[in-house]
Amino acid sequence: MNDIKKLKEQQRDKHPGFGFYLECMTRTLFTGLAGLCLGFSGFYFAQKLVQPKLPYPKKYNILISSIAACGIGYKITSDRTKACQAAWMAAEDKHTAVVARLGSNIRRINKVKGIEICGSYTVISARWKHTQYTGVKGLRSRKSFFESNTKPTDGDEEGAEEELDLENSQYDLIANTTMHVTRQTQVEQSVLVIQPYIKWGPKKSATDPDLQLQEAIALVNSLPNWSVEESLKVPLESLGKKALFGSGKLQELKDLVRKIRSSGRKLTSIFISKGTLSFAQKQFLEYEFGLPVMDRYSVVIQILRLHATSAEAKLQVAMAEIPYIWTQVKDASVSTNRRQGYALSDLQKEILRTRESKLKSELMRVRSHRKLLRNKRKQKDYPTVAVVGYTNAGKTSLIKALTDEQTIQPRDQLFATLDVTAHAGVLPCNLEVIFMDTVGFMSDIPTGLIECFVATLEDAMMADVIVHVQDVSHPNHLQQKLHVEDTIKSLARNPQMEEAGPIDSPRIINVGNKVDLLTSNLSSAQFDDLTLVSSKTLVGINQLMLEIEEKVLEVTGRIKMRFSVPSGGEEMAWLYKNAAIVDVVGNPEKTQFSIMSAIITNTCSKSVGGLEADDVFGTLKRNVDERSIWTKKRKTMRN
Ligand SMILES: Nc1nc2c(ncn2[C@@H]2O[C@H](COP(=O)(O)OP(=O)(O)OP(=O)(O)O)[C@@H](O)[C@H]2O)c(=O)[nH]1
Ligand SMILES: [Mg+2]
Repeated sequence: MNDIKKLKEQQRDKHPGFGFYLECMTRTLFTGLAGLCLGFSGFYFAQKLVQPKLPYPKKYNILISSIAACGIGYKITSDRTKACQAAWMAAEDKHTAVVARLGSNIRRINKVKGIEICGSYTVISARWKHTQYTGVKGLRSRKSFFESNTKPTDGDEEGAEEELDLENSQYDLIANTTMHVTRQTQVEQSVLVIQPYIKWGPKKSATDPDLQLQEAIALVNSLPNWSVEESLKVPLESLGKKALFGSGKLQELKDLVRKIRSSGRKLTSIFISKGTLSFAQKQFLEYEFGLPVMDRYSVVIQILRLHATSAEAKLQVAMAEIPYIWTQVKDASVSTNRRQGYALSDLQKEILRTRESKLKSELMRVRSHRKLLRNKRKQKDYPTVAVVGYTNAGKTSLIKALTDEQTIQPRDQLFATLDVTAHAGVLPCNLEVIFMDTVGFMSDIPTGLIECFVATLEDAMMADVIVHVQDVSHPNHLQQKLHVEDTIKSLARNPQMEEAGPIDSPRIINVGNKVDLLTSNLSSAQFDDLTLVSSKTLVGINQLMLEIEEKVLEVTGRIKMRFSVPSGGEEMAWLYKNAAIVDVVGNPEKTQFSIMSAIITNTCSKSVGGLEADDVFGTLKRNVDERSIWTKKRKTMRN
C-alpha cells in the first residue's frame, strides 16, 4: 500500500494522470467483478424461471451462466480499461488517441446543438467546435518578495511556482458545450438580457429588479465584443418551474425574439440573469427560443476566464467550472429527454474526473505554497491589510491611493481583479505594511464558484486588518454591503479557513468609497459607520491611513515608544534594524544623544522594559526617555 503511494508520489510530476489511472483501474476491476457476479446470478435465475421452455437440460445452466457472465465481465472491464487509458493519455495532454472515440460524441453534440436547431445557432456552434483556449501554458516561475531578503517590491504577485498546463481540447469541448463559453472573445455576441424576479413573497429579492437588470447588463458589457441587443425584466411567481416562464410570458418572449430578428437585428444568445438554470430549464428554453441560453454562472465564468492572467487565477477559474458541469451532467442523466446531447459518455466523465483530481491536487499545492509564504511573511513581521468588497467598489483604486503605486491600473469592469496581489505600503508612523488586493464578490453567484477562490482568499481572511470597501455612490450600496458581510461570514465558516480565526469587527474597517460621486443633498449621516473617501480625488485618504495605522498597531500588539540613545551608537543601529522609526531628533538636554520615536512589538517592548535585559536592551533601558502607549486618534479628524 505504502509502495503504491510512493510510486504515485514519484510519478506525479512526470505523469500527472498516473495516480488517477491507478484509481480508475481499481474501480474498473471491482466494476468488472460486480458485472461478472451479477451477470452470473442474473442468468442463472433467469434460466431457472423459464426452465421448462428452454431447449437444453438443467445441467447446462451453470455453464451458460458462466459463459454469459464472463462475456459481461470482459466487456465492462475492457471498455472501462480503455476509458481509463484514454483519460490518462488525455491528462498527459500530448496524446490524441481519445479523439477517435470522442469523434462520435463531437459530431452528435454539434449536430444537435447547431444544425438541427436554427441558423444563427449553427454559426456559434461551428466556432465553438474550433475553440481551444490557451490554458496556463508558459507559466513563469516568479520569486516572491517574501522569499527575497530585500524589502517588499511593489505589486508583486504571489503565484504558484510549478509549471502547469491546463490545455485539453477534449475538456474544452465538454466545457464549451455545457456552459456555452469560449475563449474566442473576438466572436461577437448580441445578447438578449432577461432579468427574472419574484414579484412578492419570502423569496422576493431585497434588491430592486431594475438594479438587478443593470448589473446583468454590466456583466455582458464586461466582455469585449459582447453587446446587449435588448434587455427586460420579467416578473415571476417562482424561479423553480421547469419552463421558468409561464406559457403566456414565454410566448411574449418568443414574439420578442422573432421581432428582433425580423427587424434585421442580430441576436446570438439569451442571458437569463439567474444564478444557475437547471439542465431541464436550459434545455427547454433553448429548444423554444432556438438560441443558446446562458445563466449568471456561465457568463461570470466567461469573464473570469478572460480576466484570469496569473496561473493561480487560471487554476481557480478552471476549478470553478467543474461543479457547474457536473450539475448539468447530473441533471441531464435524470432527464428523460436527452435530445440536446448534454449527457456525457463514460470517457468524457473520466476526462472530467481526471481534470478535477488534477486541479484539486494543484490547488492543494497552491495552498501549501501560500502557507509557506505567509509564514515567511510572519517571520519578517510585516502587518497585512486585506482590501475586500463588492466587485467594482474600488478596491484596486483604494490600494493605488494608499500606496501611491502608479503601475496599478483600476478598470471599470466587473471582476477585473482575480488575483490576491500584495502591495507594499508605509503607514504614517513609517511602519511598512502589505496591502492585499482581492477578487470582488457579487450577489446571485453560487457559493461553489467563490469557494474555488478559497486558496487565495485565505490569505486575505488571515490578514491582520480587513478593509471593507463600499461604493457609497451605488444605488444598491446597502445590499452590496450586506452581501459582502454574508460572504465573509460564510467563508469564515468554511473548514478550509479554520486558520483565519474569527473575522469580527475589531479587525474590520468599513470604508465608503467614491464620495466624489455623491450628490450634495445626500446626508452623510447615513454613512456614520463608514470612513468616507474618494480613491479618485484622494479625499479622506489621510484619515483612513491613520485609522488603518491605529487598527494595525492595536491588532498586532505594537506600541509607540521614545528612546534617548547615543547618536550613531549600537542602540540606534538596533532600533533601526528591529523597529519602524517614526522620527529622530537631537536631544536638547544631552548633546551626544538623539530621541528616537519607534514602533515596536509588545514582546520587544517588554524586553526593552528590562524584563530580559541583554547588553543592548540594558543600554536601551537606561536610556528610555519616555514610554508612551500610542494614543488613539480621534475619528473626527475627517478631512
Ligand atoms: N469617481 C470615482 N471613481 C472611482 C473611485 N474609485 C474607483 N473608481 C472607479 O471605479 C472603477 C472600478 O474601480 P476598481 O478599483 O477597479 O474596482 P475593484 O473593486 O477593484 O473592482 P474589481 O477588481 O473588478 O472587483 C474604476 O473605473 C475606477 O476608476 C472613486 O473614488 N471615485
Ligand atoms: Mg480590482
